[in-house]
Amino acid sequence: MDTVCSRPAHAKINLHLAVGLPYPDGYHPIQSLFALVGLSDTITLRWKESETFDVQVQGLEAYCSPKDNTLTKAARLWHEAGGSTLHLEIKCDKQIPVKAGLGGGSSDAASLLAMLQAIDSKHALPAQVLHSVALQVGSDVPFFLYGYSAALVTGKGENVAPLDSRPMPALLVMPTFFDVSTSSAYRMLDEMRLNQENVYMPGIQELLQIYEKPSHKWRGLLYNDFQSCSSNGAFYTALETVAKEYEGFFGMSGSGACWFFVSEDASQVHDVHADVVAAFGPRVRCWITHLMS
Ligand SMILES: C[C@@](CO)(OP(=O)(O)O)[C@H](O)COP(=O)(O)OP(=O)(O)OC[C@H]1O[C@@H](n2ccc(N)nc2=O)[C@H](O)[C@@H]1O
Ligand SMILES: Nc1ncnc2c1ncn2[C@@H]1O[C@H](COP(=O)(O)OP(=O)(O)O)[C@@H](O)[C@H]1O
Repeated sequence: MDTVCSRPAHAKINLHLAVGLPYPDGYHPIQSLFALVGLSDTITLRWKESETFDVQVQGLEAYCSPKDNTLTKAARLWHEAGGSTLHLEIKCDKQIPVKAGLGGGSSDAASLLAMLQAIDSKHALPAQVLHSVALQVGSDVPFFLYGYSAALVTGKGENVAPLDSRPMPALLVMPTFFDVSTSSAYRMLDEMRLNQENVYMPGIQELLQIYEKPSHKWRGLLYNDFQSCSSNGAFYTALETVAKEYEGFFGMSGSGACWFFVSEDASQVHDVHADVVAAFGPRVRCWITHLMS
């Protein structure tokens, strides 16, 4: 008989994202403040006992081939590491915009891994093996797997240290006329820094002290290295012209394309939202959400 369970997969924003020069394998060291937001996909898992392992995924056909979606990848790697032979039918109700820098694909994978660990305890992976499976699916997956509302993430994404959450209202703004591929964003950053021998990053203690301040004081202190090399800089400048009149913090999330505004004061978030809708109309999709506690 089939058994079913379901679980949300929340998006994240990067309140701060400093990127170093590439490691020899081409990946980059990051220093990032991650925060979970309320916007989420829903992953539904139906499973039954079987003699062989099998996985089918619905809901991601519009975005990538079945073998390339993060749910299939996560399920296969989990099976290879632990030997489970379940038959899995997975449905993703996609709400998080794709190629947005909100980590939707990574969060979907982490949510599935957490469910698989719970439903088949006989084949559940030890923590270290699970961490390595998560990292093979994607650099952001360990953050989502730990389930912290906020974290300092370093290395390629494998070092995840929990932070006190800073729950507050948030506005997400996604352009409808462009999106961003993570690998090309890293490539563009490298091209811009071809002759650079090192890259500035704040010290960790300094960063954590900044994070404790009210959000409007993050301005000019927290930043995103990808924003400086975005080929759509004019779009973010136009958003910032609107946002800087209000009390809060704003920036691009991850490698883009989504932009956010956060403030302890909900009225500031609503006012920025109204101004953005008036100025950008159908060129953006907006969500009013919150940084999670
Ligand atoms: C930039 C960040 C910031 O949170 O997120 P997004 O904007 O994608 O959400 C992450 O570093 C993205 O993590 P993720 O999206 O999981 O990346 P992966 O699938 O592992 O890698 C996609 C590609 O990005 C590059 N990559 C990724 C992570 C990293 N630390 N260095 C890299 O150079 C590699 O070229 C890799 O081929
Ligand atoms: N579960 C998934 N959800 C969204 N995109 C996925 C998923 N699995 C694979 N992808 C592929 O990964 C790419 C980027 O994924 P996404 O997580 O939305 O972006 P980002 O890295 O900007 O946070 C998409 O172009 C899509 O082809």
